[in-house]
Formats: sequence, C-alpha cells, structure tokens
Amino acid sequence: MSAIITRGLTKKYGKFEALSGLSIEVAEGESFCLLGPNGAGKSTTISLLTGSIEPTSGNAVVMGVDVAKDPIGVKKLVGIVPEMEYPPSFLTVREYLDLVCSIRKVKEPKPEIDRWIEFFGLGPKEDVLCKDLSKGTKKKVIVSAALVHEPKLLFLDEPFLDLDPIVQHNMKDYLRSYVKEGGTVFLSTHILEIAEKLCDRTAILYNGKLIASGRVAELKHSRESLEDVFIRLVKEEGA
Ligand SMILES: Nc1ncnc2c1ncn2[C@@H]1O[C@H](COP(=O)(O)OP(=O)(O)OP(=O)(O)O)[C@@H](O)[C@H]1O
Repeated sequence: MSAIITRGLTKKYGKFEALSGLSIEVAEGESFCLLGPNGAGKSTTISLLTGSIEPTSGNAVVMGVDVAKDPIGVKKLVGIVPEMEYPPSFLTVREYLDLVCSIRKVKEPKPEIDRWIEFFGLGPKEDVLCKDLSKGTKKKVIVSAALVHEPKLLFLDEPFLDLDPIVQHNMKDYLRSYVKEGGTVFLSTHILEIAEKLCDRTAILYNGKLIASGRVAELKHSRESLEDVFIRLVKEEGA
C-alpha cells in the first residue's frame, strides 16, 4: 500500500506558487527524501501532507486518509517534526511528553517516555521547563514527541538541525531500523550525506516544481555522490 499519494498538489500565496502540481507516491516501508534549495517548497509540501495548510488545488492521501478532508485524522496516524517548532515553554520535558501521550492515547505512556528520554540523554533535563533548554535539547524533545506514540509514518523537516554528531548518528541508526521494521520516513534535509545514507528514493524540488525523482542510485552518474547529483540537477534547471 502507498503511505503517501499526491496528485497535482499546488499551493499558491496570491499569485506566487510555492508548490506547483506535485505528483508523487511513497510506498509503506520506504525512506523518501525531499531535497531542494532554500525556498524550493519542501516545508510547504510537508505542511500540506500533514494538514497544517490547505492546498489551492490537487490532493494528498496519507495512510489512506484524504488530508484536506480529515487533517486531524492524519495527525493521529503520523509523527511530525516541523522545521521550526519549539516545545511549549511552560511545560517540563516529561510533562510535555506526557501531554502528547495523552492526546495520542498511548496506552502505557511511562515506558515510552522513558525510552525516548534515555535515547536522547534527556534524563538530567526531564524536570526542566522547555523554555530553559538549549536549542539542540529542544529539538530532541520535539523529535521525542513525534516518536513517542510509535507512528507508522514520520514526516521529518530538517530533524538533524541543531543535534550534535553523536545524536545525529544515533538518530540515523534508529531511522534505519524503523524503516527495516516497516515504518515509512518522509525526510526533508539539506544534509545530503545523511539523505544518501538513509533514503531509498528522492524527489528534488526547484522553485516549487519537481525537477527529478527516483531511486538515489539511479539518479547518479558513475561516481557521483547525492550532493553531486543535487548540484548538477539544480544548476541545469537554473540554467
Ligand atoms: N505564508 C506564506 N506566504 C507567502 N509565501 C510563503 C508562505 N510560506 C512560504 N512561502 C514561500 O513559499 C516558498 C517555499 O517555501 P518553503 O518554506 O516551502 O521552502 P523550503 O524548500 O522549505 O525552504 P528552506 O530550505 O529554506 O527551508 C518560499 O518562496 C516562501 O517564501
């Protein structure tokens, strides 16, 4: 079954088209990477797929749910790490994760919360108000909140930003095993080295348009890295 299907997905702000007729399909159990220069439309795509904004035209179906018709229904099924989001300043780390578990109706929240607190080394900070955390620690809390209800599909918008190299490494390992066990990852990142290691397929956006998509290996010429592919395709498009 497809985890994500979009058909002609378009978002306009006035006359400006932030996303133009995106049609893609992501299978369950796949690790899919959305790439593109600044302003290409990556966050717009994730916001449309998670029901945070409405499309101007076209449609998206996520885990069998039509996003425009049931945006709340989609949120229940997926984990989301938005690009720019901080946990609520007035809650401690544990209180926030507790709140997320109760909203997502996690049956046994404590072991789940303990698991992510341990994974991200948040133990010494679990009773600290989120407003008093460092930027990277806030990111760890946001990622924990996306994972704590064990969703089958993860939307990750620059999830590695602000995380130290050890945490990035552990996250990569976790995401690999998550996909191996049947989870689906939809990742947007500028860290192409990570994208190359994690993703089976990719789509590259430029000025809101899809300029390339396919298996990472198939987009490469001979010895190219994903970074080489990205720079070549974006330069060709720009020219
Ligand atoms: N609310 C808005 N009103 C007007 N324009 C917007 C709005 N939100 C996004 N845009 C524009 O849509 C385009 C795509 O933005 P988006 O955030 O999706 O890009 P991105 O690929 O995620 O970029 P980055 O890599 O810099 O995060 C940009 O030109 C942006 O300025």
